[in-house]
Amino acid sequence: MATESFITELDKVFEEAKGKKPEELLFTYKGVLYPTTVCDAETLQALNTLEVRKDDVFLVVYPKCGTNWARQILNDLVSAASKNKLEVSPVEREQMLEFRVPEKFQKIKNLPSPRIFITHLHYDNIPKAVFEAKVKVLVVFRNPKDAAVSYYHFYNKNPSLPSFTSWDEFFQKFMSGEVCWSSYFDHALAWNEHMDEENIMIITYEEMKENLRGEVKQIADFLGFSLSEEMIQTIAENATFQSMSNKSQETHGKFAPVLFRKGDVGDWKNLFTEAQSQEVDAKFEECLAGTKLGTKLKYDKYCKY
Ligand SMILES: Nc1ncnc2c1ncn2[C@@H]1O[C@H](COP(=O)(O)OS(=O)(=O)O)[C@@H](OP(=O)(O)O)[C@H]1O
Repeated sequence: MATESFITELDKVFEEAKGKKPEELLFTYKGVLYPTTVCDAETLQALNTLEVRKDDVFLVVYPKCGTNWARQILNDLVSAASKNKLEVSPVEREQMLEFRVPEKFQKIKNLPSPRIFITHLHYDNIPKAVFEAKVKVLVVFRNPKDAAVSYYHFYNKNPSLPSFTSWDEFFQKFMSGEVCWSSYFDHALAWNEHMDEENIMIITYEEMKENLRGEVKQIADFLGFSLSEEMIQTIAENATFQSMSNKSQETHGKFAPVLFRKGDVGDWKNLFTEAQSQEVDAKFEECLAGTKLGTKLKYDKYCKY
């Protein structure tokens, strides 16, 4: 039932987008682009009034870096850790933080604990109360080249976003940060400053690809969940790209082929020119090389030929 209503919401977004002209699909709030089909200025402004609970869990991911992947893992972990105590399904305890939802703040107040908030917002735009209350924040990053390619395909497949006529055109927008939720590099720089805080855990898409079971276990430990090895294994098996994309029609309806594309590391090599690759290398060198997050991204392994 809960999944059905989630799919109904996604379908509505598709329908609403079809009736809009390209220039009506985006708006800017405090210098950042957002899609009009799911966000509005009123909701973004009202986020500052969010009443945070100590046991809330936040999942923060720059677009296309593994939001839906980590979302499923989190939901499964919460579900497993709360088994027998759960009266509602995981989907009924989660909320996309910045999305416009009817009666949003009333709905949020009524969500049972532990609530899961998912967001693409920049660190600075996440309500301060989240950090003051020291709730658990899981952050997922992905190498910038694959994130850019995934974002390009998403723009072109998703009716809620304007299409680009070429990869080259999108690449320039990605590099200048003129994409929804703004610059990848600004997001990474901001999180790099907070990597050592005990309530924050940063993982990468590539680490999840390398050792999914190990990452699921680390997330469980971070959340303070003590689960059997078998349970961790089952959650990891259900979170492979194969397994999630096989079920995606059920879980995401029409949005499935838009969200579950390739799920690979290194797809950037199919689109990047040598010059574009060097441009990202230079940007990475300028802002992230030698930083803790920069090192965690294993740039040389995943972003060099
Ligand atoms: N289980 C699993 N394993 C590996 N990869 C996965 C998985 N689930 C989703 N994906 C890939 O993640 C990309 C979508 O990222 P997001 O979920 O962050 O997209 S969104 O910002 O919420 O629209 C998108 O990447 P690309 O395939 O490169 O486009 C998805 O295919």
